[in-house]
Amino acid sequence: MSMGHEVRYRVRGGRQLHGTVFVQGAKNAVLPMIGASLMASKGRTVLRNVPIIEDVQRAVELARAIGAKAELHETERTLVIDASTLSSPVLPADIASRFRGSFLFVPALLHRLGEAVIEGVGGCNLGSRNLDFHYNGFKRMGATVTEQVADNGDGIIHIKAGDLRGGTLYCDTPSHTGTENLIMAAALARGTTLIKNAALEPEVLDNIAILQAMGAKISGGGTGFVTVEGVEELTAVEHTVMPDRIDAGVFVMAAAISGGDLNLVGATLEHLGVAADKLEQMGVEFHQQGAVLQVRRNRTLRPINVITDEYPGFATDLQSPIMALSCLAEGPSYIYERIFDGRFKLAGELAKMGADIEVDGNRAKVNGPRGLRGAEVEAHDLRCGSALVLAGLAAEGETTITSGYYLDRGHAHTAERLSQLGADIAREVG
Ligand SMILES: CC(=O)N[C@H]1[C@@H](OP(=O)(O)OP(=O)(O)OC[C@H]2O[C@@H](n3ccc(=O)[nH]c3=O)[C@H](O)[C@@H]2O)O[C@H](CO)[C@@H](O)[C@@H]1O
Ligand SMILES: C=C(OP(=O)(O)O)C(=O)O
Repeated sequence: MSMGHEVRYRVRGGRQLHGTVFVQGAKNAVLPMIGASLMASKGRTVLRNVPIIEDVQRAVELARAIGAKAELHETERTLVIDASTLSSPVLPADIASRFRGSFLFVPALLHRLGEAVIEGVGGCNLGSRNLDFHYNGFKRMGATVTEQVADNGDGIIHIKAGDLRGGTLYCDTPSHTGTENLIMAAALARGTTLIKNAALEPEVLDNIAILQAMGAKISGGGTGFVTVEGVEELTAVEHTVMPDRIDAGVFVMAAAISGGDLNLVGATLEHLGVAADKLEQMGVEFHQQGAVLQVRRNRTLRPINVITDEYPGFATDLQSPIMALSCLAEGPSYIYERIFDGRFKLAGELAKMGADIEVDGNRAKVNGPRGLRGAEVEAHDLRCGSALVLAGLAAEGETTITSGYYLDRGHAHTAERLSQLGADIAREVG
């Protein structure tokens, strides 16, 4: 664990990548599943294909902080959770503020302990990242939400559940964790809940699947209208986490930016949504060979226009990586970030490497092709880190990426997996 120490990645570019890479379990699926497992009042949940990433380490610490027993078996990539002894409704700032997934523990606290005290919520700094859809939904179900100011000036949110009952809830925009939280809150509430404008992401469907296996009565997943019939209790189950489509997308772009060819085990082309089509337009070739997805670049890269959108649109988490890839394209690429209002910090870091990117609000123009050169750059958030690693793979010379903890939040064993493919990359802590 690298908390409190500086994590750096050093990448020497110019090598084509070849070989087989194993796509990790999905960060954005396992985190809500840990939240769901805390709703089981007896028995132990077993989660398989768990990504060994920092966010999972924090989630284990947070589960223990509220009284659950959690064992992460790293070599087995298996997490065992016994939530029968929950004892504290407090999500402490020193853990909860380090990852976004902490907020997915709220429904379990409301149902199991009648309240939740949120000392902080973390996650990438991508602009406003509001939580009003979550709070409004909890209030519509009968909860009360109050905010106090702690001695250090931080806001502490106190949610008292009362007797949660079903109702008609909605997300103004199809929020990923908003949908997951409202479904989990509805699963044990009295009566029927309808959630309108629910997110369609595969991770949301995977979380619905584990909840259904636990005994929840949920229908409409993937339709935008989710109906939940509240039940008395949920039981602990075993579930295998789906592959991480963002991890897969980053390795697809590693093949594209390095000019190599890779075999991805665990990638699902469908889960890449529009991003697969955009990458094909740039000159990436996909060959689904049974359960293995072969990826290579078959020509110089064409420029591209990208608009990020909820699934199956172009995933915002792949926007930073494709910005790095676009630096090599033969002409100007245009990126319109519609999901987050602050996801372009990468542009300044790529400029240090020789990129020419014009940013105007939520729109960026990437002038390519530009030869990238190694530099010292900073990962401002998780996918900024992924993108800088990609840029380093193509750059001339050595790139040093500081604040590497951000990358480790969401990608497992990055240096090991890339080194096995021929990259010259090292992770340093100190
Ligand atoms: C742990 C996890 O699953 N994180 C993912 C989740 O984040 P997260 O669930 O936070 O993303 P959302 O889909 O909720 O947020 C997208 C946009 O909706 C806005 N919004 C969201 C909730 C709300 O109550 N009010 C509101 O205004 C946010 O400010 C943001 O601009 O989905 C994002 C979009 O796919 C991904 O980048 C994150 O990796
Ligand atoms: C924004 C991201 O994660 P989180 O919501 O966990 O901060 C991400 O995965 O790019």
